[in-house]
Amino acid sequence: MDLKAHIRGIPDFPKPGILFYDISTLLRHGPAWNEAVRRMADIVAAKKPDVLAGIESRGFLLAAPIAHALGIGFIMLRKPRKLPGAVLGLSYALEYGEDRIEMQADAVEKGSRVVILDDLLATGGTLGAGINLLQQAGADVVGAVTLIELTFLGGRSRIHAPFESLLSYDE
Ligand SMILES: O=P(O)(O)OC[C@H]1O[C@H](OP(=O)(O)OP(=O)(O)O)[C@H](O)[C@@H]1O
Ligand SMILES: Nc1ncnc2[nH]cnc12
Repeated sequence: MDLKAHIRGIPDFPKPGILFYDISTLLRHGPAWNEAVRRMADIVAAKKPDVLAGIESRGFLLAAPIAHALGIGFIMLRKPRKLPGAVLGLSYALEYGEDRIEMQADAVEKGSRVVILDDLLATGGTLGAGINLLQQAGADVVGAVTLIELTFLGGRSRIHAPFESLLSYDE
């Protein structure tokens, strides 16, 4: 199945000059969402993770079904002030703004094998911050996987873990 045929590019969203890769059309097509999850799950399974981490909010839509399919646990990396209890946090730059990501300080066991997932790699700020956060918490980040990679933004240079994406766009 051609998964790219289910992803549309919307110009000038959320700011002028940004071409937004919209996965809503993939998510609302059952067989396409299923195929994306299945193909990402194969990549993830090969890394033999103990647990998966997903990034709010579009990342959850891929990471949670993959964790469920593999029968392993799921950790939420969330936008600020959403998680109760002690949290670890990091701020980072986005392609179109600034954001912060947080996780619960006790979410991972020291040395556990974690694969982190998101829908899309752009500048790599989000995924890079997620990896740093998991490492601070004591995780062994054995992989980082996204559905989409915008190669022209060079985000891979900020990803200090073995990285794979299913689909890449060079413009
Ligand atoms: O590689 P980067 O430049 O960091 O950009 C990629 C991130 O940007 C988007 O999230 P967004 O903050 O728009 O939030 P959403 O998932 O809640 O829509 C996307 O889902 C990634 O998490
Ligand atoms: N161009 C883009 N399209 C969709 N999501 C994004 N997140 C960061 N950049 C993006």
